[in-house]
Amino acid sequence: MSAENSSPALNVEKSIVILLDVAGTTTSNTFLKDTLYSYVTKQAETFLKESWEEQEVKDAVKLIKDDLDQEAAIPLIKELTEKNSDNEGLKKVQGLIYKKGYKSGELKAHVFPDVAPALESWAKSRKIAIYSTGSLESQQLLFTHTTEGDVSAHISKYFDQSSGSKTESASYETISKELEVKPEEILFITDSVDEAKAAKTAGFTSVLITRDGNDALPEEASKNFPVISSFQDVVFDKSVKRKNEEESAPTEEERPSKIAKTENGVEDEKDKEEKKQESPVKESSVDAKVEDEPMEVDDVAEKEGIADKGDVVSEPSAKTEEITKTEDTATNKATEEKSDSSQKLITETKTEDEKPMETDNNSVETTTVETIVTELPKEIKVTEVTTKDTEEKKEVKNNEEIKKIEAAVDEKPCDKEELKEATKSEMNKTEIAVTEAIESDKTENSVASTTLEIKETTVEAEVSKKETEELKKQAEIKESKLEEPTETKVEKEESKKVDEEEIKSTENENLPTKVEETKTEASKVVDDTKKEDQDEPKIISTADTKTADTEKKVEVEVINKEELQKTDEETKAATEDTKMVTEESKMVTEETKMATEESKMITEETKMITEETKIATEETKMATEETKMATEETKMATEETKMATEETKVATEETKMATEETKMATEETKMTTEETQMVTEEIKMATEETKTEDIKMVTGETETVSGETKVPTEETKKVAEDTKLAKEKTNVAIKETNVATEESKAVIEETKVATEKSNIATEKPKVVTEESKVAAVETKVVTEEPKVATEEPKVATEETEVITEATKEGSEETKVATEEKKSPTDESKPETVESLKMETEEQQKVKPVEESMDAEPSSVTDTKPESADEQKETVVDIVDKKEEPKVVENGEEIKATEKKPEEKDSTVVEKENKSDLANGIEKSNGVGKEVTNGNSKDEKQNGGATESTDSNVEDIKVKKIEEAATDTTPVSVQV
Ligand SMILES: CSCCC(=O)C(=O)COP(=O)(O)O
Repeated sequence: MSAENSSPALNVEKSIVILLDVAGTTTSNTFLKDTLYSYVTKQAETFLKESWEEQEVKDAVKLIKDDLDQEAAIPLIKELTEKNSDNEGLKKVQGLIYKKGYKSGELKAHVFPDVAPALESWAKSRKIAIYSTGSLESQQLLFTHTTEGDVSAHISKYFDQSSGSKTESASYETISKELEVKPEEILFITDSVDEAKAAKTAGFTSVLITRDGNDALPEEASKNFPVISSFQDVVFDKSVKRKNEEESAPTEEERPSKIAKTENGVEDEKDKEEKKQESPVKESSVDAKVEDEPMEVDDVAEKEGIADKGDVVSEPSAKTEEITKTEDTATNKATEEKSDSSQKLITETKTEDEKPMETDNNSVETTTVETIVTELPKEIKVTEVTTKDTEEKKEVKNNEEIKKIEAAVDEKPCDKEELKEATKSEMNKTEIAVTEAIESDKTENSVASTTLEIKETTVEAEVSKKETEELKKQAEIKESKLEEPTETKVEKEESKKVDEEEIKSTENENLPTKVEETKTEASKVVDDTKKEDQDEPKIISTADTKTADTEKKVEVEVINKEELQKTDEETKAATEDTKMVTEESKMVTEETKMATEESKMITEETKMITEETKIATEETKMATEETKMATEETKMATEETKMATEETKVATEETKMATEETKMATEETKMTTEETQMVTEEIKMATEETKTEDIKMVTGETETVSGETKVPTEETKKVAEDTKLAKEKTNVAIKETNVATEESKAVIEETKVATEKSNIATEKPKVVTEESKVAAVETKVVTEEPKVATEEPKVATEETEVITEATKEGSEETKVATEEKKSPTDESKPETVESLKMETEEQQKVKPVEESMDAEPSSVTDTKPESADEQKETVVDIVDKKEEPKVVENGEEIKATEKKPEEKDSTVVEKENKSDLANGIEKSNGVGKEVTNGNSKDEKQNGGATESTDSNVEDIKVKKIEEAATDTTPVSVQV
């Protein structure tokens, strides 16, 4: 061993297990990257498309990522492979893809040149195990298909990431426990410093290796770990090998050759090598130290796996898989569910698995049996001790037989060693045949275990048969020695040999496959022996006629016969044993079947539960999402409700303002109307009070009364002027009224718009409320499952409902308020119209001027100036000042706006008077228009259109006043 400079010394002697990393240790990284991974990227698509429905593929893909569909899986697998990901699922998929490549010969795994020889050498005294991120299947495939041949025979166990991460010390502790070997007795060789550290932390002896193509190791690495560059650097001192092994057990090279010679006479090295590879366990040595610290190695399971060159073996999950396969080859796709019963089954099967290996060794020599018995779990020990007893019994029996024969046939003593060898060889041959049959039948561990039990008994039967044959042979040899010439003897021997070989080969073909056949064979042996026994006396009777030598022969024959009888009995007993064992085996098989069925059911149930859990999880996720969405919707609805409430508020404010404006406009209109009325009234009064003469004067008419010509005075003219002005003022007032009416209209429009807005604003919350309600219902339904999540949306929903209700109420109130506000606005116009109508009606009540003249209203009476001049003055004052209409009350001027309610009455009276006057004027005017009727007609024609009617009424009124003021036509006065 050569460690690099300044590296710690490498002491490997205490190591009984060598644990090896793969990439960068046994195999080049370049091979992995350029060949394996590249193969995966090329084959991924085809492979996944072809094998997507296979359970192991599904399981592996699922392990990469849950719910991965084919389209997504293909690029992901490629990508992860290119990234050299250690994803466990990926490694499993890769393993499945490699399988195809290795099987077809497309792939051949690289191992560094020193690997195969080192493995072979180490395996003689140590156990070798592999620990890689690659899946168990990948590992097995790799070591089975290397450029150096199949080196998997030297490897006892494989570990993958199911034992944990390679950079975590806990994983190494797990491996140590799995191997049942102390950590300090495990040597770990790797190229990774992190892995070396983790293993060292767990107590392993870690060794770093440098390889071509690897990254250089960090400098401090060599200070902490021994560094090697080849497996040749690790050499074990042979002296640590177990004494027993050195003393009695044949070496690796010796044993198979001996078997070969015994069995076939000639067996080439190739066959020998094949056998070695097929049954590596049989050949692996067990170190003395292993006795102290039992090491559990799943040898048979591995052997089966190796035989199948693709089945994953070793980890509990893989074992479960194996068991499932065993019991149901039709549905032999494994499950990795780790149920309790599966675990139990694993233990049972494992126990059974371990037996054959040890039994094989036991059959080779008793000392080995003892050693192994100490290593085995209790349950196995019972079986093993029984086996050992049987073996010892057989040995003793053999020796006795041999001694007896030796004594009887002193000319040619039986070769004890040869007999032993023959027995051994027979058993080995049977075992190989059984193993082959197991492999060919694709029977798995548990069946193998039961079959191996059968095998044991078969071997016993075989031994018995062999003994019988041997004895027979001895007797024949002796007989022929005595009777026949050498030539005949040789011929007979040869012919017998040929026969035996034929039988053997037939037996070897048939033995392992059927228990019943084994039984038959055993019975056949007994029958044959009996037959021969019956034949024997014939020979003896022939001998009777011969010489004294013949008598001696007869004695020998008798002895032989007795011996043969004994053997016969033993054979019978063995056959009985065989039967019993067969029955037991059947029962065990049945039990195993049942257990497997249970395991299957549990697995199915577990799967279903897992599926259900998944679905439930998905549902919960969806429900949570829906709840979230509903909550969001509720939030939004609440926001919208808030906004709508705000809008409603604004609309309400606007409505209020509009209403206020309308009110004001109405007030203005009223006032203007009243002013107009007052002015009109005043004019009327003034006109009334003006004498006909005065009117004439006012109109500037000259008249000759009683021969006296009267010319209108300046004063009269002025009155006329003033009247004109009053008329204009009235016009202005009317225009103002019109403007006010227009404004009122506009306000009404605004109010309408505001009302519309308000309506819309009221509708919006309603819609939102509906939405909220729907959302709330959805939320309720959706949130049934996640109860906790339901509480919030419920509260939110209820709040929303409350808010919505409040909003509704608010909206209703707003509506009502809007309606309320609307009505005065609408009424403002009718009010004006009504008043005007009233006026019109009043106007229609045509009263004779005389009557109206006679009737002097009290108010008018009160305000009536005492003289015509005073009256005129009053009118002039009003017109001149062009101010707010004034009412003169008891000589005091009061602003129209300041008028008291009682004053209104007087105004009304004045109005009536004015109407009377106007009517009187019109009536008296023969050429005057039918104003009243016309007005009435207009109203009808307009369909009651208030605005036009209003203005018409006003116009008519103004015209009347104008006419009254300006018309100097005597006609009017004459009336
Ligand atoms: C062992 S077969 C495939 C190898 C593989 O995929 C891998 O990643 C090996 O890495 P490690 O260093 O963990 O053996």
